[in-house]
Amino acid sequence: MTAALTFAAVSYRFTGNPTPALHRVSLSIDPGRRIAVLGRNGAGKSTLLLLAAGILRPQEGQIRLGDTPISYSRSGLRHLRRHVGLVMQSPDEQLFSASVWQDISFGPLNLGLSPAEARRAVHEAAALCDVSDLLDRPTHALSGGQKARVALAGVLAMRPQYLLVDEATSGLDRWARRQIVQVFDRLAAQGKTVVLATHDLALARRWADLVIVLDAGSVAAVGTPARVFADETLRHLIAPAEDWHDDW
Ligand SMILES: Nc1ncnc2c1ncn2[C@@H]1O[C@H](COP(=O)(O)OP(=O)(O)OP(=O)(O)O)[C@@H](O)[C@H]1O
Repeated sequence: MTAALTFAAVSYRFTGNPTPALHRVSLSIDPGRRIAVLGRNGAGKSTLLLLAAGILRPQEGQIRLGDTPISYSRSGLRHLRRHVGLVMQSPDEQLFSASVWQDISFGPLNLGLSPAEARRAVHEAAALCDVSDLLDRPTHALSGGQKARVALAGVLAMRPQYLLVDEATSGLDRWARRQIVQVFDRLAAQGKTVVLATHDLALARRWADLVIVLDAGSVAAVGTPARVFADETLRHLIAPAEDWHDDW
């Protein structure tokens, strides 16, 4: 059984910004869940994911994997990376190698896997993300949906138990969005924890089993999509009324 990822009264403020991006956030991300993190622009969704992945470090409070606080030493972060993978908002920020193969293999090789193990991990992740036929392609020649799935494969090749994804479906057409959601379904079926920070309300409603609502850096609610979406006050915190259409 994998350990929960727990935030205990975590605060973070960006340099030069007087308002904290997150303020005393406490929550537990339990293994095997499908979680959507919702909230308006600037609510703190990306900051939450960056902290969970160890890219930002709390200025107050603590983040734990199981009972163990995250260690920000080089080896501590390497350990965290084996458990928690983050896919950033724009695949272009994540893809930096010349070919898809190089890009997906970077993570596992960097973690110290042998070339043979890394090769296995690349094939496994590529199959999971439906990009096996793209492995020889240059990354710059991919479509938006392909880039998104290659970026996902690059993180999954490190075989994290937790997959955190920032705005997985933004800018994708309906077909590309379906394909990426299928990958999340496969991961969930494998018992992995998937955490999506998203403005895609239809995705949250149909796909998530738990919704975390952030409002101005604080947790406004944690609950099932049915409960959260039935609450007028929470709906208002998540998005303006005109965004509540279902374009699944
Ligand atoms: N690099 C930065 N420097 C200063 N302030 C920042 C920085 N990044 C984020 N912030 C601020 O931190 C707060 C939380 O931002 P964050 O990006 O986490 O929100 P978000 O919910 O992900 O928003 P969005 O939906 O627009 O992506 C906002 O007030 C934002 O302006």
